Order: sequence, then structure tokens, then C-alpha cells
Amino acid sequence: MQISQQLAAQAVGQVLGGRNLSVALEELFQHHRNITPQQRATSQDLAYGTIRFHTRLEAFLQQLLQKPLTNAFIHHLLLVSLYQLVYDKAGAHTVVNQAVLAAEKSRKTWAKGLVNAVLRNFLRQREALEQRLPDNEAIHYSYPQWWINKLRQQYPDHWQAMLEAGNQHPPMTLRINQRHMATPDYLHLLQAEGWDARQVGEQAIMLGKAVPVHQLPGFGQGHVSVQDWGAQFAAQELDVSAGMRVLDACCAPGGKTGHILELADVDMSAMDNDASRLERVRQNMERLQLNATLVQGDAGLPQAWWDGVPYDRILADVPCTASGIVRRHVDIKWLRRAQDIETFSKQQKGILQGLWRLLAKGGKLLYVTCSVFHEENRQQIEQFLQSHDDARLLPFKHVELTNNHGQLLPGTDHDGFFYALLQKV
Ligand SMILES: C[S@@+](CC[C@H](N)C(=O)[O-])C[C@H]1O[C@@H](n2cnc3c(N)ncnc32)[C@H](O)[C@@H]1O
Repeated sequence: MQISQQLAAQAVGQVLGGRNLSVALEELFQHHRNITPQQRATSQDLAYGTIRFHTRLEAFLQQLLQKPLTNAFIHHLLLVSLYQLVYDKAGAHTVVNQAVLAAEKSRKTWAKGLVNAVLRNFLRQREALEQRLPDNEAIHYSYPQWWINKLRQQYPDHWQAMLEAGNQHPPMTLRINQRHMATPDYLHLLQAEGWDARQVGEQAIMLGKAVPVHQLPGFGQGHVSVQDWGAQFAAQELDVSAGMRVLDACCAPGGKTGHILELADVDMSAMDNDASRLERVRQNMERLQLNATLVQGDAGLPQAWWDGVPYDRILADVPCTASGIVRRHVDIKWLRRAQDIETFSKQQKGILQGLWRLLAKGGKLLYVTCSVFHEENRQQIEQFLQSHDDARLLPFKHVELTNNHGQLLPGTDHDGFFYALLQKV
């Protein structure tokens, strides 16, 4: 556990310094190639959990320190250990002993005693410390205050549930490749092997417990992919049929590209501006045994890559704040700044306008974000409709989208997404 606490503490430090969590962890694992898969998984769990509840853990720690702690590693090691003591199932004494050993390795003579004292004090006074936590929303929910304020203002009836949904462990949801197998058949196969699984959507099965993908029956043969149920609405709403010319703009890593191609034999162009992410699309198409023409380019500047033939369907899964998927990308809470919303919103506007010109008359464009902020979603579409007489908004197939004007609120069964289906008239 000690090495996992140590790596998690380093990763937490990097995220609080502005780095992406998965990149930070990957780099640490590269430097510690001898750790076991179990230690790797534990490091990841501890880093994710500590980042998820950072504000609350910091508030506990501040009550336990007599003077400010200047050593960043020890500070983050204490946060990770507190996370374990508050939220994790590991035994309290093991957590403390291992943290003390990790502190000893830092070669600071004072650190061992301090870590021991802080964590044991926490165990002794836990209830009192909990009661003395400041009555403050940012600490209660563990989100930046600007984020809480924005959700409260935009979702007066749902903001608390949305904040709490973002602090849950995300479910692992599968998409069954209809070209290979019907969803109920794959579910029977899983259940016959004793898996805890249930069907949640037409092609979606949710697992009771996350597993490494290579353990999924038929993963290598392309029978199944991992994709949140809410993300699976995209291919279904796009309303594709055989022979259509389809553009999946902003496609990488190709989750939705694969789904569209599983549903219909379309002529698919999959584009993204990031070459390394396009490579992942290529690998995914290979695994699924599907064909797409991969294009590298800027979706907002189609003159550089478009061949001039209009598309029947366009999927615009635009870059966004990702505020609807914080339970999967916990670092987003701390990496985003309020002003990023405007930057994304401008970029989204440019992409939407650029792509609209490529759509055939009568064709449909599905605009998608994994955000819950109105500026990127309903306000973006309202402005687009005001400035484009040739665009009309179409109704959805999914009642979950109809209920909330295209905004899928994050909940137990899916992440938060926004959808708008536009037709060129
Ligand atoms: C939300 S992700 C797409 C997820 C993908 N549709 C899927 O379902 O797997 C957004 C993608 O947009 C790409 N991107 C960002 N800005 C872009 C631009 N100006 N032109 C094209 N792609 C862009 C990013 O590289 C990223 O892969």
C-alpha cells in the first residue's frame, strides 16, 4: 500500500499544480515499471478518490495541523491517507502505518512523527472534527464555489443532485455490437458466467462492477465496447441509414464513430485535429472490424480538408468543459476555471458554423457536448438558430432528452450530456 500512497500523493500534487490526472499517473507508472497491477490499481483509486473529495479532505487536514505544512509531498500524502480513513475500506491501522513508512522514505526526519500524529489524531477525534467542519458548500460538496453557484443558478431544482452525482463512482457500461450479437444474447452470456449485469438501453449493458476490458467476453473480437449509456444516444439520435454520407467531426477516440457504423453501412469520414488521438480511432475501427476514412483537420476550417461533397449526417461532438463527466474525470473540477466556459463556447460556435456549410439540404446535424453548462449548450443552439434561417430544431427519439430540452442530467445510469438535432431546410 505504501508505494500506492506515495504515487497517489505525487499524482495529487501534480493535478493541484494544473496537470491532467491520467497523464500524471501514466508518467509515474512509467517511472515505476516494477509495481504490480494491484499496486497500480490502488494508486489510481487513491489518486481519483483524493482529488474527488479534495476540498473536504483539505478542511479536515487544516483542523489537524498546528502550523502550515511547507513540504508538498507530505501534505499530499496526508490528504491521500485521510481519503483512505474517511472513504476507503482499508484498515485504519494499516493506512497509518504504511503512510508513516512512506513519509520515512521522504528522508525528512520530522515527517514520520508528524504523519503519525496527524492521522492518529484524526482517528481519535473524527466525530468532533466532522462537526467542526465549516458550514460551507464548497467543503460539503467538494467543488469550486463558482461551479456550485453556476449550477444553482442554471438548475434551481437539480443542482444538489447534480453535484452529488459528480462525486459518485462511475458505472462501467458496455455497448454491444449489433453486427455481432443482440444485446439480450450478450447479457445472457454474461449472466451465465455469473456476472452482475443489467440491460439499460437498446445496446447498453451496465455492469455491477468495473473490470479490465480484456476480461470482457469477445472484447478483442469487437463484440463489445465500453461507452456510457448517455453517450450511446448520439448514434441513435443521428438517425443513419445505409448508403448515407456521414461526417463524424471531433471523432477521437472513435466511440461514437464505431457505434454509428455498427448501426448502418454508411460512408463514414471520421475527423479530428489530433493525430495521436486519430491513431486510437484507427485501432478501435480495426478491433471492431469497421471502416472509416480518417481525416486530420480543424472542424472549424473545413476549406482545408473538405472535398466539396455535402454530408447527409454530421455529428459534432465538440470540445467542451466536460462538466457532465466529472465523476470519470475528477481532475476537471480543479483544472477548469470559470472563464474557460467562454473560451469553449467561442470554439464551439466556430466549429458549428464551419460544419453547417457542409450539410446537405434536408440533412441532419447532431450537436453534442458532455457539459451541463447552458453557455455551451442551450444558449449556443439558441444563438445558432437566431442567426441561421435554414436551420430547424428536430424532436428527439429519447424521452430522457425531450424532458429537459436536450440536456441529459448526470445520474446513476449515465453521465451528463447535451444534444441538439438540427435539420437544414
Ligand atoms: C468530446 S471529444 C470527442 C469524443 C468522440 N466523439 C467519441 O465519442 O469517442 C472531442 C474531440 O474533439 C477534438 N477537437 C478539438 N478541437 C477540434 C477541432 N477544432 N477540430 C477537430 N477536432 C477537434 C479533440 O481532439 C477530441 O478528440
